[in-house]
Amino acid sequence: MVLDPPLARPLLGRLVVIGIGLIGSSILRAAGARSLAGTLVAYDAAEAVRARVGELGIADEVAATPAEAVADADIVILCVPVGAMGAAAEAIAPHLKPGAIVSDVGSVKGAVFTALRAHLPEGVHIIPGHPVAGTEYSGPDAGFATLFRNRWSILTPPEDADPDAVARLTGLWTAMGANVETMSVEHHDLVLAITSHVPHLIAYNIVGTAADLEEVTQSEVIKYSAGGFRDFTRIAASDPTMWRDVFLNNREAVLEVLGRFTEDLIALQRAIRWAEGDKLFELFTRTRAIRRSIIEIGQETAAPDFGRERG
Ligand SMILES: NC(=O)C1=CN([C@@H]2O[C@H](COP(=O)(O)OP(=O)(O)OC[C@H]3O[C@@H](n4cnc5c(N)ncnc54)[C@H](O)[C@@H]3O)[C@@H](O)[C@H]2O)C=CC1
Ligand SMILES: O=C(O)C(=O)Cc1ccc(O)cc1
Repeated sequence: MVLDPPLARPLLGRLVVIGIGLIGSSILRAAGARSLAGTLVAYDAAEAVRARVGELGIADEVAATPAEAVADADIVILCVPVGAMGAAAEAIAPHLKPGAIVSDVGSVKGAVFTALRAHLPEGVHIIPGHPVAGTEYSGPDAGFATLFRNRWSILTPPEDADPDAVARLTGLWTAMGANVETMSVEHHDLVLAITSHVPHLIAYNIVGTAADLEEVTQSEVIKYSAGGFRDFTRIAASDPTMWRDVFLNNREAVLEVLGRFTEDLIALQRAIRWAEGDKLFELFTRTRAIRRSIIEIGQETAAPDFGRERG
């Protein structure tokens, strides 16, 4: 999968990325490959990450401080764990120019918007975002330029957001290959609880249960696991800090979805106990159709191919 060719003229002057892990480094690579910004600036709180970004050569400037990074920035994208968004916003707040756009890529939107609004000054456009694209890997080496291609990037601008600022940010994501959708923070957090957060929790749980069973029974649960369990182990290898923060910051929606999930699981348990084969067959037929319709519209994640798609 390839990106479109570089632009003849950049979309903006200084694009600043704070937090250069999987997502931050993918933004730098995508924006760099297509010459989307006059100057690409990177900052990370970890000195080792800053040094690695310098070695990788994926930014024009690696700033030593948040202040240096965001001086004269046109767009700043915070790519730190959800629980660190407030601290990252606080560190850049006094150094932003009026009219700058501050966005983020956090997997939760309500708590992040609250944290950004608490720290950022009037006159700065706050437009939260979330590219619904990723892998189970972390760090600056894990990113790749095509990560966002043909994937959704959700923006959750507040109702009074400046339409021009939203359009500029939309243009940046579109140029990185993403399809942009806007929605409210509440809607985002409920939808993502169902499609991403609870599925990750289920994966963490099933892998943990299997590991515990292995210890208890001395059986070889993990060794002889078939394909389905292997898929769960990929998801359960996702970054612990990131996912701890997701669950702590989207509690309400996750608990609501988990309540419903638990009810449905108990209904399945009953169907198995009472040998209600029709119930099982009906559900499995419905879910198979859902998977097939996802593939038809080209939205399946094709996760095992991520490594091969890096560019
Ligand atoms: N990993 C994934 O698949 C996806 C992650 N996201 C979101 O993107 C964000 C970043 O995730 P990843 O790139 O996977 O994380 P990562 O763990 O690969 O990178 C995070 C980076 O942020 C830095 N950092 C932490 N606190 C900081 C601070 N206060 N100031 C500056 N740098 C700081 C860390 O040193 C680290 O280099 C998270 O909010 C996550 O919810 C969104 C879509 C997909
Ligand atoms: O690796 C996977 O399958 C993912 O689900 C990646 C992912 C993780 C977190 C997000 O907020 C969005 C995408």
